[in-house]
Parts: sequence; C-alpha cells; structure tokens
Amino acid sequence: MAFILGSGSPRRLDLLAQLGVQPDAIRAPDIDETPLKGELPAPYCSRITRQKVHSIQADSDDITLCADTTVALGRRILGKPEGAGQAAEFLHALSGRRHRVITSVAVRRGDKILQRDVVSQVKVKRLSDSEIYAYLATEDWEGKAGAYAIQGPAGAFIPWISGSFTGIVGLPLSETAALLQGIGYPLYREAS
Ligand SMILES: Cc1cn([C@H]2C[C@H](O)[C@@H](COP(=O)(O)OP(=O)(O)OP(=O)(O)O)O2)c(=O)[nH]c1=O
Repeated sequence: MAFILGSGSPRRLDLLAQLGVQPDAIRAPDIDETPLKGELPAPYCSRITRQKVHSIQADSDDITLCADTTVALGRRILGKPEGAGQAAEFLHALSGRRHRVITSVAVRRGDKILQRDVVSQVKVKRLSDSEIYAYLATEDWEGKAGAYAIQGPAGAFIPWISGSFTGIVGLPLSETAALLQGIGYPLYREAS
C-alpha cells in the first residue's frame, strides 16, 4: 500500500504532516476546474474533488487523497484569481461581509471512495483601498481561492470564523483523519 497525495498544494502537504502523514508520492491533478453553467458552490466543490480523486493514477491497494477549496459568496464561486485585477475585484466583493469556505476531501482505495464536505464561515472586515493595495503587493493571494489566505497577511482582515480553520487553509484535519482511518490508512499506528 502506498499513500498518494493527489494535490500540488504545499498547504495540503504541510497540513498532512500535522497528522504525521508523509505521502509516498505526490501527484498533482490536472483537470478542468471550470464551473458548469449555473452550478452552485457546494455541488461544484464536491464534483471537482471527485473528479480529482478519479484522475490520479494509483494501484488498487493504494490510498489516494484529494481536496478542493472553494470560496462561496452567496451563490457565486470565487476561484483562484487570474491576476491582480481579479484579485482586487474579489477582495472588494468580500470586504465587510461574511462568506463560506467549502473544502471537500476525498480518499480512494480501489473502487471505494469516502468523501466529506466541510463548510466554514468567514467574516472579512471592511477593507480600505490602501489595505487592499498593500495586500495585493504581498502577492500572497496568488493561487488562493477567493484571492486570500487566512494563514498569511490576510489573517489581519479576518476578525471571526466559524467552522474548521484547517479546512479554510485547505484540508480539514479532523475530518481528514476520520476519512483516512475509514479507508484503512494506519493513522496513529505503525505503518505496516
Ligand atoms: C481560502 C483559502 C484558500 N487557500 C488555498 C488552499 C488551496 O491550495 C487553494 C485553493 O485551490 P484548490 O483548487 O483547492 O487547490 P490547488 O489548486 O492549490 O491544489 P490541488 O488542486 O493540486 O490540490 O487556496 C489557502 O491557502 N488559504 C485560505 O485561506
């Protein structure tokens, strides 16, 4: 049995390390992440995660883990910004409001798939133009859903959350540990 992290996200690798899990291989999924017409954030996040876990090459006894983090502003999906202009647009849209961060996690072993969707709420304080410009200059928004990362400088913009901090960062650890145990990963035991 090999454990495969089906993610190119360095955050997910770090979060797994918090569980004491070191992947035998890392394979980044390469799928089309374009939302379907009219698709809502939660079904979108769940579908993309399922697609990711199906797309990773693995032997039948291997365990593969994939995840997707989606920022949802009402019915709107805020994905990874395409540039600083779009990042500024997202930050203006999030300013002074609450939004949801959904992280879906899936583990697969052969034909068996276990999946959990974890929804958290995040409040962003009202942001001034100078706060937004200063944050854009850090480039910390690059590659982050919704154009921010709570674990970086944008943490100063977030007075309140409800839900899973690790889920917002990219991998909800409590649910991930349960999924790994459910699929037969020897978590908290000597690997055999
Ligand atoms: C909201 C938020 C997102 N993020 C990150 C987590 C994810 O890496 C990224 C969302 O993109 P994802 O598409 O979930 O993941 P990814 O493309 O980085 O990696 P892969 O598909 O290979 O697994 O946003 C943070 O790091 N902090 C945050 O506060």
